[in-house]
Amino acid sequence: MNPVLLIVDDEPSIRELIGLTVEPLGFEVREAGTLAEARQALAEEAPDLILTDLRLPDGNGMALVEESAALRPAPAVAVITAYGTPESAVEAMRAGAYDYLSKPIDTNRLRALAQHGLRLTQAASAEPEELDSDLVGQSATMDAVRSRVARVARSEAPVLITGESGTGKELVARSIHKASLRARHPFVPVNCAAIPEHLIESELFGYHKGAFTGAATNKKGLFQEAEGGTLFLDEVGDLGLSVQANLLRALQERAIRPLGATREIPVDVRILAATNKDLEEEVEAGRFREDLYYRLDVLQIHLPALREHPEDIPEIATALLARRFRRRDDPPPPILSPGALDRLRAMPLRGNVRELENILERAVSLTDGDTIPAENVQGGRERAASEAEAAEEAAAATETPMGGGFQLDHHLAEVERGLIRQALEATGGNKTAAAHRLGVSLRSLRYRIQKLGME
Ligand SMILES: Nc1ncnc2c1ncn2[C@@H]1O[C@H](COP(=O)(O)OP(=O)(O)OP(=O)(O)O)[C@@H](O)[C@H]1O
Repeated sequence: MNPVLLIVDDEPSIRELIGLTVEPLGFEVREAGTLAEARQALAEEAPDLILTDLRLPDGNGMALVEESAALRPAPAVAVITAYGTPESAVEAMRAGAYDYLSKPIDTNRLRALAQHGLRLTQAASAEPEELDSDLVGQSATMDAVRSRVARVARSEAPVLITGESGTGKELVARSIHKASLRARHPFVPVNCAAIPEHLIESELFGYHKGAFTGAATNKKGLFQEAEGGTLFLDEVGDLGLSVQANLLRALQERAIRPLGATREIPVDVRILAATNKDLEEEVEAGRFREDLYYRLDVLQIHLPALREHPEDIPEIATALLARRFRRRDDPPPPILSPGALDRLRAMPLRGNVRELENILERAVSLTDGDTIPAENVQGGRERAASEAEAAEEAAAATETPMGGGFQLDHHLAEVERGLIRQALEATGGNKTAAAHRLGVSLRSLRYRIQKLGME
């Protein structure tokens, strides 16, 4: 059976253009010129896809967006907006439309949008799948985050992910991508705060040969790298005002212009953005464009701080340990003793899951057996104290009478040998773990072992 597309528009010429474009794709087309006719059509037959104008003679097409969400199976709905009315597109996507098409209609976009919509409807009517995500935690809060991820994955609209540093914003962005129809295409994360301001334009949009001194060839930007997939703008609040203007244009036009290029290049990329700043405040202070904020903040996901769902700490900690020891030749991950868990729960963990990860990392490097004891779980203060103690011990160990025949290099080599031997013994000869304990890279440890003739 062919998929059915219902076109709702009062202009016969638009209905005709849409029909002519989608029929060759295999759609059967039904037409409605008013809201009343659309409701009638919906009562007679459930379409797979609805494409509706917002301004209809007897009302607003938004009503159809809302009503069709209640249908089972729910058809995917996209809206047609008049030129230059971004607000209506944003409103419709907030109400549940998966995408929008602006007039004048670009038939290539229309084809892609229709096919995407059909796949969404088909995916929704298939057996509901478990969300494939690394987001762990059985609390009601984390449950809500996961169902929100599954919901927004069905849309093409930008999502603004907010939450304190280390709460899992990037993980959420990856999960949205994985659960979306874009999953087979690239997920490209960009940390906007880490790229110097003068480079960010060329990083995002690319450049053409000769655009500036040193531009010897054409270079694709991250937008193009993400073609068909998702671009994740982390720390979006740190973007400078000039690149914000170009980003806004890219979002509106779905096209980018590489530096030095004369023409725009269409891009099919979904934008996800994250921030730990209050963007509303940034807008008020004049550091963030209000129109861009409005465009990025179509759908939202807020991540709670870890202290707001402490009941998830044991499960998240266990998952983090399992992740660290997941390679085939890894030993099984150590278990947290009850005392270690109590200690974790009692910590403020202001750096959220990332801080938990760091604490566990250190606990693992301090632990020899298969259970992590409480004393190896060290927050900032304990860590500083034990590091100071270690430094003192090291200093004491090097207190050597000097004079008669003393050679500094020889002595240091002995100390180094001793420390490496200790680390290797403590880790059962595992060089990776030993390197970690010593705070050097594996390469550097191998080099030192060789240099000191320890093999
Ligand atoms: N609910 C969770 N379950 C399992 N792992 C998690 C969870 N939340 C976060 N993590 C892990 O914690 C670490 C930090 O998460 P992530 O990088 O996504 O945070 P972020 O909010 O983007 O941080 P930042 O603001 O510093 O960029 C990652 O290793 C991530 O996989």
